Amino acid sequence: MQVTDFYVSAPGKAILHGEHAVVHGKVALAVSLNLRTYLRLKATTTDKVCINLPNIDTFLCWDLSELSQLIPYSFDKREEVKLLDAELVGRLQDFLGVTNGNLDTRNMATLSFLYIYISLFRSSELPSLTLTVWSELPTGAGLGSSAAYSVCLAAALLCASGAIPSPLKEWDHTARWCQEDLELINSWAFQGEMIIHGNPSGVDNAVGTWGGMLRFLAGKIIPLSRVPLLRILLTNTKVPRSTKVLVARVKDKINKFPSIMTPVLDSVDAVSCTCEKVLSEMTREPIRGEHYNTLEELIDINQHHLNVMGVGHPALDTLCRVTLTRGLHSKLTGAGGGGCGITLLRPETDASVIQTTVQDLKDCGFDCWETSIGGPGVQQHSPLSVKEEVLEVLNHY
Ligand SMILES: Nc1ncnc2c1ncn2[C@@H]1O[C@H](COP(=O)(O)OP(=O)(O)O)[C@@H](O)[C@H]1O
Ligand SMILES: C[C@@](O)(CCOP(=O)(O)O)CC(=O)O
Ligand SMILES: [Mg+2]
Repeated sequence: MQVTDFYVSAPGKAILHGEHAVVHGKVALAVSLNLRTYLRLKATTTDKVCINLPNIDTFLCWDLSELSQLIPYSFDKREEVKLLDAELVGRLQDFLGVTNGNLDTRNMATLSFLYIYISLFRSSELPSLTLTVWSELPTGAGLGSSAAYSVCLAAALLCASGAIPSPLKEWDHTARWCQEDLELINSWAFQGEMIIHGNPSGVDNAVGTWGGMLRFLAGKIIPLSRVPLLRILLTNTKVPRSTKVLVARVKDKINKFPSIMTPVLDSVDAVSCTCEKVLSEMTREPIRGEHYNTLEELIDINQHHLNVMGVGHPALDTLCRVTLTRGLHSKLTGAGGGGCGITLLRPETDASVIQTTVQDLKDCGFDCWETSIGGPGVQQHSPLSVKEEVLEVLNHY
């Protein structure tokens, strides 16, 4: 055990274009949000491992002796962390009483923690520790809370195991890891996402790890360093949904209608590529109304495609309709089926129009706020750099 008490955080994300299609090898454009998940890891001497997850009302403790029984016999030091260890997943599911792989919110979060914890420490002794996670992100709403959670778990547990160093120096408030360490964090976060999503593309954990805006294609991550400042309204319809279920639904549809769905996925790919081109133009030449007109048309096209994929929802239709009456264009973001949508704000959009739109959406029972994008990726914090209200929650347990 290298680190005794420390804090990490990772951002949520909004997908501009390419959700679902990205799972099937198409391009996605995603951006980090300034809403983060925070984790505190504390080394203890209780011979127990405890997790406190107040966002999902989950507080659990296990004896180390219980957990060490779960370490698979066939231990191999796995350099390749792209696949889940099926034996360990099976043992953990039995241990948690999960039947038919049916994972609810709590079980998903617990299973991904235990999986990463046991995998990282199984060659040495399992350490006693208490881990507390608190997020500013709505859980299960399309803003990548699962990835931010998995990235925090991976960073904290890799650090605690000594696989990566603690980057924070005495005089720092926040610090980030080097590229090689970030890649390791990202690959373990992907394992957490595999448990929560079933078949994730990896775009969400990449944004949680690196932050900023990026283009993602089949595991290849290209940071987009020159992007125009976009103003975005985020709306949470508050309709609950599960990414795992929606990703599986799209896969079934593709299997059932391959010749119909393949062109849809190709078209979404083209939407992402066209959007990337427009964004890049906007950094090289004076921004014109036409740029925004194109961005808006792309949003509308993609929203229709997502409806064709079967991941729309009447509440998301309401969002699109209400914002369009004010001349603003919206699409779902993330897995859809409810959850959140994004609305593009034009630079000339009057503050009063934004205000009335927000009020209209609130009147529909939605949460709605203007967000700033491009927050930093995973980082370690000194307690001083954690917001007081977050620190209070993390230190409460
Ligand atoms: N702060 C958190 N504490 C505990 N578990 C979390 C937290 N945030 C996310 N999770 C896990 O991630 C799941 C939500 O993931 P998902 O359905 O992919 O939605 P999204 O990633 O869009 O928020 C939750 O059910 C829970 O298991
Ligand atoms: C639908 C998908 O493209 C994004 C899911 O994002 P979220 O979990 O709804 O935040 C799935 C994925 O890329 O793994
Ligand atoms: Mg998710």
